[in-house]
Amino acid sequence: MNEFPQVLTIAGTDSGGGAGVMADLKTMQMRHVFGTAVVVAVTAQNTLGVQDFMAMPPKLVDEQCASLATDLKIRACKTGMLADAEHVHCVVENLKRYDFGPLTVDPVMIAKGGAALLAEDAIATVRDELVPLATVVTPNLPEAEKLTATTITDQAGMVRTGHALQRLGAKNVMIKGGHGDDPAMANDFVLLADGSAFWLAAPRTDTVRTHGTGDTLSACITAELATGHSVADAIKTAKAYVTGTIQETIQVGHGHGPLNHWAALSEAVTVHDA
Ligand SMILES: Nc1ncnc2c1ncn2[C@@H]1O[C@H](COP(=O)(O)OP(=O)(O)O)[C@@H](O)[C@H]1O
Ligand SMILES: Cc1ncc(COP(=O)(O)OP(=O)(O)O)c(N)n1
Repeated sequence: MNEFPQVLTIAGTDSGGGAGVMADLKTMQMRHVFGTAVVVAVTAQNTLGVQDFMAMPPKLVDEQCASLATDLKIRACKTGMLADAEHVHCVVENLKRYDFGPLTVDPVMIAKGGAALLAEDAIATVRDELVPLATVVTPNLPEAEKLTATTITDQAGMVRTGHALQRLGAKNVMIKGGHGDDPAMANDFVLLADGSAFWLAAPRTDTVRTHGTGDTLSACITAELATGHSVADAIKTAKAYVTGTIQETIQVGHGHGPLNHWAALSEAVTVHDA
């Protein structure tokens, strides 16, 4: 019997089921890989926001990683909410200790409702210790600005910042344009390890139900890498998947609702040379 591809998310939970570990596992299931999770923090969260959170003792993060490494064969891994510098460092040590395959770093900082999911003084630890380990780093616009101490005002700024993130050590970079001000399009910039670059363009859906977009995208990249796809193809599939989950709306909760993880890949995404 062939070994079934096993993948890992190292992140925080979302009691509301829309983001974090919950979104990651739903995405992995839909992309036909076996999802596992190392929980770094537990949030009390719903579609209205993050009410509270607590980080796990670092020793328990170590133990979760050891449990997986001594039994499963993890083929690809992602990181999400890591809470503070101590936990970022702890995760980095585990990523160096064990072979969890290609790493997608979603440098989660602030939830859409405004709650800080990463302490401000941990941004430097993410930049200096975690980003250099990344096969792919997937910041949104504010995260890319914080990691590179720049301001992005247009597409040229996204390109410049992509190169700056590569200089920090990330092999491949995807800067997500969901927070951009184009009312018609949600365009992401991709810079690959070989220096080639492209844009992924999708129509912007006019909806408040975008909770967990970044998690879903990075979990899908992780799943695709685990099943042997190239970084470029993994990123394209992930964009098509997240676009579909936004377009095929479901009604859950009273605020920023979750995505529809049952959605099909959207055919509305186009690829353009950068
Ligand atoms: N309203 C929307 N319509 C279509 N695509 C969107 C929309 N909002 C975000 N996206 C896409 O979802 C993905 C996640 O982006 P973004 O929301 O910027 O990340 P994050 O959730 O980390 O803040 C990107 O591919 C982005 O272009
Ligand atoms: C536990 C947890 N992790 C990550 C996030 C942020 O998720 P994201 O995909 O960036 O979506 P929004 O928070 O922006 O809706 C989270 N909220 N909780």
